[in-house]
Amino acid sequence: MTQPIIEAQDVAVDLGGAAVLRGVDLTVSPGEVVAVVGANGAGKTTLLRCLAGLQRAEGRVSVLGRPPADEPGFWREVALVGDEPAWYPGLTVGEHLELMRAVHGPGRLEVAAALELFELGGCVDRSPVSLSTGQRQRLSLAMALLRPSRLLLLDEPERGLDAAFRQRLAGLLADYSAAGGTVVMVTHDPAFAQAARPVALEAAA
Ligand SMILES: Nc1ncnc2c1ncn2[C@@H]1O[C@H](COP(=O)(O)OP(=O)(O)OP(=O)(O)O)[C@@H](O)[C@H]1O
Repeated sequence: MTQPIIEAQDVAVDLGGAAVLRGVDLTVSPGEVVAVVGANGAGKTTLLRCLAGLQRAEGRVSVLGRPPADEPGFWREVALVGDEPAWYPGLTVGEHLELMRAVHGPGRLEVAAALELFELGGCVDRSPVSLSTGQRQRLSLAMALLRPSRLLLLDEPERGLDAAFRQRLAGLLADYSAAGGTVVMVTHDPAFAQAARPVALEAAA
């Protein structure tokens, strides 16, 4: 039997003195695309942060066969698009992509292909902070998909994207999974959830 990429059992998290996650179980096999769905405040982002090793949790969490940890070896295999991307001051859009390529080595896409696919060619020499919300989201996604990874963790990847680009992204995620990659995303977009295996999360309290 194939080893799961993610195994979470009886996960519990308290934040600010309140129960945010209780008794959460999640098993994800290699190549799956999973959409974590649920109401605002249900704890979806918190669960994603647990899987990324950014939030301590009670219970058992195993990602790629080990407890997730915010350390370089983990991030070599896991690409995260969260809700607060950090831009490098003084670097252009193109240089952000070049940096990913230089640090992580050749991945699924070359820089020129990523610029075209994510429709960022017109802003290659601009600073990310000068971009629109949707353009910045496309850059975040391009940086994540450019580099090699086995697991993509996405927090509301649809944020700011127009309908046409959402559709393209759904195709890119399907391609990533067809090539053996695994995707876990938090989403409020019914189309993304439908195209994935939906996992519903309910508020703990
Ligand atoms: N740092 C924090 N301190 C205290 N409470 C927090 C903290 N971060 C999140 N929470 C609370 O934890 C709960 C779950 O938050 P979380 O962001 O995981 O929900 P979500 O399901 O992703 O919501 P949304 O759909 O609105 O993005 C919320 O009630 C939130 O107020």
